[in-house]
Amino acid sequence: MKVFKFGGASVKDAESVKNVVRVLKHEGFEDTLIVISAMGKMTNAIEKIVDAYYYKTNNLAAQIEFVRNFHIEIIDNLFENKKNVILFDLEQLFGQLSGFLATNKSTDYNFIYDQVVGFGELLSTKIISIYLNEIGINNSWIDVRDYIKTDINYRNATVNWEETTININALNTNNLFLTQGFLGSNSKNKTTTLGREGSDYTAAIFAYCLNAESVTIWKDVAGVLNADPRYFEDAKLLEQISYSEAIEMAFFGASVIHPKTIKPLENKNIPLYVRSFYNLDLKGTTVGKNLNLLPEIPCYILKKEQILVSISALDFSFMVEHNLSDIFKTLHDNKLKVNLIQNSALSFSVCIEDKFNNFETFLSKIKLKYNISFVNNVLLYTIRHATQNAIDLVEEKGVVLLKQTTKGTVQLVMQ
Ligand SMILES: Nc1ncnc2c1ncn2[C@@H]1O[C@H](COP(=O)(O)OP(=O)(O)O)[C@@H](O)[C@H]1O
Ligand SMILES: N[C@@H](CC(=O)OP(=O)(O)O)C(=O)O
Repeated sequence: MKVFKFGGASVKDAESVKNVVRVLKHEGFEDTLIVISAMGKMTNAIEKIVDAYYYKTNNLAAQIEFVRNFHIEIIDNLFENKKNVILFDLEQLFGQLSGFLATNKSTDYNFIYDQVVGFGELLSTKIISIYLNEIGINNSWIDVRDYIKTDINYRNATVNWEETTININALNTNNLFLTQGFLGSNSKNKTTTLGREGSDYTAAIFAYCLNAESVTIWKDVAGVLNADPRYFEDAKLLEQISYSEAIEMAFFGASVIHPKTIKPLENKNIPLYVRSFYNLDLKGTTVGKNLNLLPEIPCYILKKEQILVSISALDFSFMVEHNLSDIFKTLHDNKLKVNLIQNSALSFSVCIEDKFNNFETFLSKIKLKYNISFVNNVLLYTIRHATQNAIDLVEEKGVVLLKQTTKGTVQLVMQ
């Protein structure tokens, strides 16, 4: 069995969905499981529904209408027959969404987020499944929440591998299956999500449990490049990289692969192909065990919206183990992700990411015991396989606030 993953960019409009059909016909789709994300930037749009509801702004109805109209336009451009079937399913899903918003009693933002945001994937997979059936590509739509079981950590749920493996093994694998990325459910059967952009990880979870022969992630780029082409001119295709290289790149922020994707694949030695959904003649990137980086060139990774924090003791004493463990606990408690650490006798600097808007709480706690200063909205560049030329190229981009070198990897915090 093989696993394909189509992300938002590959299903952003009716033409793109037709292109998915071209990919399937070109590659073959027997004994395949397809994971699909929300269409285009719909997850961002649905996040606005969550915020409008949670913060009681007056644009909730408009935000819902925007998402509904986006999907209706795709349906209009995609379907010739069966339009009523899919419109019925769409209205059912919007009915479930309105029902949840009308009856919800919880004040937990993360819980509400997960119950609402998953409608993007439910809508996209319903539309595409019915469309594929209509044009003769018979497939079974499955609800991923019946298969991937997680804990209750809403917005960043951890997979319960034991239950998930049992559920997925029950699939009859001789079919073409189509399911949602990014979602799971917990023991209370409430929807959970695996973290933004988590559909790559969903593909890897299915591949692991099914002992798949491969996973292919279809992208709007030729494969994994040595830099994000949006920020680096002349980014080059990496033809092959090892699992470890892919993990390092994803960890440091190469948004082309979700960081959690590699481990399940590495554990079962399942190759990952990252390929262009535009140009099917290209081989793309192969990620596998012990593959040498090819070509061996510096790789640049940019993480935006970082906060550079510097912490020192109030009484000029050393920053040693007990202070550090106290600071790390506070970081962890506030779900702040640490991307770089630098320590001196008197101060401790970290570059962090505040995905869950907890920095103010962290600040108020740390201020009670330490001096703290910070610079908001800085950039973190990581250069793997760094050369002096590569470092110069990045340093030209702004003011360096902090620089750290470890074994061929250079990190620069810049403003
Ligand atoms: N190292 C990289 N190689 C290739 N693409 C990258 C890299 N880093 C960032 N990207 C960006 O990732 C985008 C594809 O990922 P994404 O937009 O998340 O796709 P999807 O949502 O369709 O899965 C590319 O268009 C590119 O701008
Ligand atoms: N739709 C979700 C999950 C995902 O993985 O999307 P994409 O494949 O488009 O990055 C998100 O945007 O976070």
